[in-house]
Amino acid sequence: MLKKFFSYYVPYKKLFAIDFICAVISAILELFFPIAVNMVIDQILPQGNLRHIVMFSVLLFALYLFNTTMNYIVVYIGHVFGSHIETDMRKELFEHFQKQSYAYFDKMKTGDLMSRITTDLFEISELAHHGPEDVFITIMTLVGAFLLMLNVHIPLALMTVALIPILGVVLGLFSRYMVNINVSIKQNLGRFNAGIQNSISGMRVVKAFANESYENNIFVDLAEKYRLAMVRFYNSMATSSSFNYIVMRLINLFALLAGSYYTIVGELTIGELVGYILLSNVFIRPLERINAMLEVYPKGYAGFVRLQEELNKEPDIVDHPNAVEAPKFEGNIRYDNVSFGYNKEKPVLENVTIDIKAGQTVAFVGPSGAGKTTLVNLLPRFYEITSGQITVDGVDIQDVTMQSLRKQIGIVQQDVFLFDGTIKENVLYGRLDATDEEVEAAIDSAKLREVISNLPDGIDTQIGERGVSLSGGQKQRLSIARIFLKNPKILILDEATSALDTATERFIQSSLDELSQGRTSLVIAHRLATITNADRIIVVTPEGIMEDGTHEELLAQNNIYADLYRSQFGGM
Ligand SMILES: Nc1ncnc2c1ncn2[C@@H]1O[C@H](COP(=O)(O)OP(=O)(O)OP(=O)(O)O)[C@@H](O)[C@H]1O
Repeated sequence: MLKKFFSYYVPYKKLFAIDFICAVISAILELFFPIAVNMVIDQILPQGNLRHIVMFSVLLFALYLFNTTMNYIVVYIGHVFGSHIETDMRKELFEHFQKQSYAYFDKMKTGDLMSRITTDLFEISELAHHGPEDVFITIMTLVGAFLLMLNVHIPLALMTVALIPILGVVLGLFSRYMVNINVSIKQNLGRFNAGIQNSISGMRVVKAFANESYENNIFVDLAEKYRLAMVRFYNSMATSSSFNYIVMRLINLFALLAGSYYTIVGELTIGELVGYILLSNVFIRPLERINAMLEVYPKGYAGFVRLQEELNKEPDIVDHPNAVEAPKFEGNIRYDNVSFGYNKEKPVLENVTIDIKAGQTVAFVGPSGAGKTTLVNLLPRFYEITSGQITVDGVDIQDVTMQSLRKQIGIVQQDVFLFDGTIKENVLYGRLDATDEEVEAAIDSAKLREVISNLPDGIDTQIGERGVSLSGGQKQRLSIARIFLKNPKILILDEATSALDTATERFIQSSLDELSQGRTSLVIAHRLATITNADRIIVVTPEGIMEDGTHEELLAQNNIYADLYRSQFGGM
């Protein structure tokens, strides 16, 4: 863990070295001040020469100024260094998220992921830039001050430090306890963020059901759990800080008492006594630092443990080692004895075999929950099949890179996700390097022109989060424009028009028909009117594929499809 932690330092070793060296210089200068006071009282003051004292003070002032500069560098460069490490970890974590499969996002909660990539990382960076510096300076100051104290009076110094081991043991125990509390705070924060995200993104549903107070209760409960975890943390912090305080004051008091005794018996001068008391102050300052570390260290460490746990999760779907760039597809698709289940105990698809010729439009119909969406989601490898094989033009989809496979598949779903941005940016998402002319052509093909001409900023109109300012039909047209631009050889239309009214559906359907030209299309539909012209209709049921044929053939079979058709259109 430690090795991994320090590997993040390597690219910024120069910044770290500057920060570290300045912090060390600053700590050494702190050690010098008690000695200076000792010198003034014992050597310069008895001379009675004010000029010497003024000159000495000027020298001290110059040192203070120098130390101020050191402090500035430590605070500024230290944080710059920390921000680099934080950003590197953030990039790594985001890349890690991007590599994950659908199954990962099925399990994870957005709010939790957000808190991992924001708060956790900030706290790790605090640890990264304070940690080594604090540990080193604490040890150096403790040892330095102790040596100087020994130089003043050996028995006194030994007695003073005797109190330290007790403090060390107690702080060590506290530190472990606080790491555990912090892991629990982070879990609570993750749940808290996930709850807020859930509630805010579903605010329209909340309002529609007038369930504000219900949501409020959930929020208050989560917020309270988070607060209680923090209270436990602050309680232990306050205990350790108070304990620290009393030990520090004891050391001070002890230095004053025992030091006064040795002064009275003539073993110390007044200057040495004052210098010693100041030194004991320098000596206990690192203990204050340890106390501050007790806040930063457990938070950062707990965050780092969580980060590593996350980064160590291997994505469950990856490119095979020998995967190659997929050739340009013609669009012949074959599912060969394919089985799949979201969990091992409950298979959704078993031994499914389907052969689809390039250019065909194949519709999947059947009862809800039968596995139609699951079936088509296996083609772009959103989920990995448990057995069997899926090929496109005879090439196993597992032998090509996911990027090159997915670039040749276009998906239009019922639930359109649009990004906060302009219409143009959302269309461009289909192919980021497309020219303006290509974007315009895609807009025309998707019959989006009329929508745009009525918008204040045309193609540059902001559409809001998830395209909130567009109607359902307009959103769907935009999503179709995206696919026209992408121009894939294979199309998946998953209930693309189900959410629309009949007039809009007919309008969008004509775009989809145009989109399907020259491509292999897998269409999932509940409204059978939209698929009667399909080259083939496949009936998927929980028991598997039960029928496969044209509309007329399946009607003639007078079985499941015919029943479905009759239930939608009445008797025949
Ligand atoms: N991400 C998921 N994780 C776990 N189970 C899932 C997931 N998605 C679907 N399922 C389950 O898999 C089965 C098939 O679901 P699927 O969405 O493929 O059915 P469908 O035929 O497309 O249904 P519909 O017509 O209602 O969209 C269902 O039992 C469903 O509960």
